[in-house]
Amino acid sequence: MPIPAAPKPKILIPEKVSPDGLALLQDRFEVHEKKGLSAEELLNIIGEYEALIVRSETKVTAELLSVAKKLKVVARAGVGVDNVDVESATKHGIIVVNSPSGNINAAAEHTIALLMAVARNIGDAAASVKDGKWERSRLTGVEAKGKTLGIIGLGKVGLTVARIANGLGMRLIGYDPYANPNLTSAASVILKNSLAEVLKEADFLTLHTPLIASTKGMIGAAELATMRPTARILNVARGGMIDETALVEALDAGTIAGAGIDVFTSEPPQTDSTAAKLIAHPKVVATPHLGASTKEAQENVSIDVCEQVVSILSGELPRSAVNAPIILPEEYRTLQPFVTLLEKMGSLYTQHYSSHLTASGASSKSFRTTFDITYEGALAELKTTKPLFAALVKGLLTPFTSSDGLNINIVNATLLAKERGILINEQRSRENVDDKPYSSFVTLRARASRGTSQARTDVSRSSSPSAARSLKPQEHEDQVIQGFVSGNKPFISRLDKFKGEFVPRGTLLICRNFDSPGKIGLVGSLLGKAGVNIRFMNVAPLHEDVDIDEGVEDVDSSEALMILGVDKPVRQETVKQLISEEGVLEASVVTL
Ligand SMILES: NC(=O)C1=CN([C@@H]2O[C@H](COP(=O)(O)OP(=O)(O)OC[C@H]3O[C@@H](n4cnc5c(N)ncnc54)[C@H](O)[C@@H]3O)[C@@H](O)[C@H]2O)C=CC1
Ligand SMILES: O=C(O)C(=O)COP(=O)(O)O
Repeated sequence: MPIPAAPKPKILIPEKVSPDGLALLQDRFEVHEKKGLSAEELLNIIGEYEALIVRSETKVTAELLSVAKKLKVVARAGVGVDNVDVESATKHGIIVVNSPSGNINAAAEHTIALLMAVARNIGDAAASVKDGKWERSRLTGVEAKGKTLGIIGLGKVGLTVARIANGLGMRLIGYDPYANPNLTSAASVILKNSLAEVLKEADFLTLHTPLIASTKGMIGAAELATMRPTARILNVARGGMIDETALVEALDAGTIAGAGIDVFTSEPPQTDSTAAKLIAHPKVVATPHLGASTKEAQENVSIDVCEQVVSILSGELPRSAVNAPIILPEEYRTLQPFVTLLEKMGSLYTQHYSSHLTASGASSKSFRTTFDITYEGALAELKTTKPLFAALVKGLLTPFTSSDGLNINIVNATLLAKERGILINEQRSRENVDDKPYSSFVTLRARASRGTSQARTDVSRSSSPSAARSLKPQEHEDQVIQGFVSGNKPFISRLDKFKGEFVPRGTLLICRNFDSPGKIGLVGSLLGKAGVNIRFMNVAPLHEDVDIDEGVEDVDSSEALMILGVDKPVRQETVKQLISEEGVLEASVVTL
């Protein structure tokens, strides 16, 4: 009978997002574009979806996220994430990504469009001439050239505005406590020490900060009162940063000459609200949040976030996560295969040490919670190892938690490890690895805690006298997994006391045995009877460091580890049968 195809993960898009990015999703995912959903309708259906792609209209609240049990990613097809409860997403392990630069040019050009429209009364003039009037002297404007433009927030949009305005011959001043002085001076902006200094000099004032606690209401009645009566204000950032009531009053009183506003405290504004009064004001040119609404910007942001959704749903790192460690693109390329390696090492550790059966037939419980992770070679030079750390935690915890559906990812892994009492010390070794066949490698060492009760079980039924010797409780020994990356592919190079290279992928049967003739045939025939095909096999001898490093005196030098890649899960009875065979000491099945 043909095996039914696994259902495709579902993606919900409740707003208009450009089809250019969506084309990347259609084949692999079930994409539902549902515009105009009410908050309640969204709450009712969000539980089915693994990804949610929004713009600025959808409110991604704590309540919504708490019922979004399958959700892995909220993708904001734009810059501002003030409509997403990022803190709540982090708690739930949901990654929030955005497109940090896809629409900045559009936003900057729109700012300049509003600046010109306000300077030359374009809105008023267009309405007047359509109305059949010809009011040339009433509609006389001012020039931008030679005027002072005050820019609050010198990030991506603010600096782009500066560059264009410089071309218009404007004098540029700005305030941003975190501005990069090299970038601002390259854009000809004179940095001021306070908002107040900018306000009193500006002929045009433009805001380009995010809406956060410190910028909410930053331009109120008091600030407007310090500005020139001929000054004009532009806001293409976020409503809420300007007190709308105070602005209407200043325009009415003639203490501010005009305003170009694209964003409002509530969108769309309620009839009779202050925002509606602002829109209707004759000295205001208003647009309905059009800053990012160009064909080009919408293509950019759509492709940007859809690519990231594909990455996340495929278990890879996104480029621009808002609530995860920030990685530079070149670091990202270096880190990605190691992220996979670390996750595999963690998962191998948990599955191998928590599930292996010993020759006594009992499942041993030697899983530990204190680890040292050592990065050697080029990896030791990395600026950040945060994604590697998080990937290890994910690998360690996922085998324990996947059944209850807990979503572990780079966002919440650290917190979850702490909650579960897992302690990981990160170390960098600067030792020369020139003699090694690879430039970086990683060692995971679960430290032995003396006096622990988590000993491996004795052999009571082992038929070999030396088995009893080698299966003495090993709580005094460290458990070690070592790995490296070659050709972008992760490899394990050491497991416990044994060295042997294998690819940590698929289902593996790991079997410790005496290195005596016939073992390979024995395992092969048992698996064959169980209908399991062997894909590859690797025999790992004892690692050369064992005696020296770990003070292991009792190991039988004829022990070896067999690692078999198999085509399907091996049943527990088969594993039990295997360890009851003479000379087979221990076996575990892991799926990586
Ligand atoms: N209307 C629209 O359609 C669009 C609006 N936007 C909005 O534009 C804003 C800016 O976006 P980007 O330039 O990409 O962000 P960005 O993060 O590159 O720059 C923001 C800058 O504001 C500065 N800042 C923060 N607090 C400040 C304060 N209290 N005083 C002065 N400066 C402060 C930061 O240091 C940073 O340099 C965001 O709010 C974004 O949502 C962006 C694109 C389109
Ligand atoms: O990117 C931003 O911050 C914007 O404000 C753009 O909003 P929009 O995607 O056009 O609803």
